[in-house]
Amino acid sequence: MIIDMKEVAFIREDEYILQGINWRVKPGEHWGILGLNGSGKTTLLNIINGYLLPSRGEVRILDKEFGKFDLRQLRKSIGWVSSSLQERLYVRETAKEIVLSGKFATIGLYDEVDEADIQKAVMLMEQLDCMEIMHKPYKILSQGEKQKVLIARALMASPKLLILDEPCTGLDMFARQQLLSVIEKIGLENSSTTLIYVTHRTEEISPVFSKTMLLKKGKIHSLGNTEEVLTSRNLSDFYKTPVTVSAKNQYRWVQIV
Ligand SMILES: Nc1ncnc2c1ncn2[C@@H]1O[C@H](COP(=O)(O)OP(=O)(O)OP(=O)(O)O)[C@@H](O)[C@H]1O
Repeated sequence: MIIDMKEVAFIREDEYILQGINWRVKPGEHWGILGLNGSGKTTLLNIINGYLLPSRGEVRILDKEFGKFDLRQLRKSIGWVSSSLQERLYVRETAKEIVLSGKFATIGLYDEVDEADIQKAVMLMEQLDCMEIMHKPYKILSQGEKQKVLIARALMASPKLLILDEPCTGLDMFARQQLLSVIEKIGLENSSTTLIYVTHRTEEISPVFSKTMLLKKGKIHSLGNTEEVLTSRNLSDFYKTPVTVSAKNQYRWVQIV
């Protein structure tokens, strides 16, 4: 099992930030998590990475029970890409150096790399459509290019779980479409990496995400097969507003009725 949560709750200042989370992610599944601002998405991700401990419940990540193993070791098997990571790093390095540094899951390229690492980095950059920017300094890249480089960097460590936390924030519609299609490709081609895609927009949950969880006010509203979860009826209930869902190019767009 990749993720196994039972009755997980997270409480701060006498308030439930997460409550009654029962969630299992099996190998080979890719999940979308959809929730509005403040629904608890970031808290849930912090629990998966072991940055926060749940107040109640059981958490097993990659078949390891919380509190009984070395978290640093676990984090090497989990990639986490978020737009807030983008600006924290990398003043001088090129895109290629940043991808390579993912091997060590360190900020900066301090350790030795060998020919096989370089080949892997180039292969990933090809997969992510980054060949033209490989030798450019990271800091001059556009937001969409930076996101792709950070995804390639995360994949360098061959993670069992890759969390994509609102990766399309700040992208124009073309960059967004391009990023969504490379993410789709990664999901289809890297069968040993489970993807979790966190967003507040249904149209970003591309077909490769066969499972979806709707998170609302810290509770799971519904979860299951994406085509059964992202329906007009279920989303109208989720938003407490009548909406219709229309599918276009296999993406789902929501409109308020
Ligand atoms: N340590 C904390 N103490 C008190 N309240 C907290 C704490 N961490 C989170 N919260 C609250 O819990 C709620 C959920 O926060 P969280 O950041 O998990 O939501 P989110 O779904 O990621 O939101 P967004 O999409 O806006 O990033 C928010 O109302 C937030 O203010």
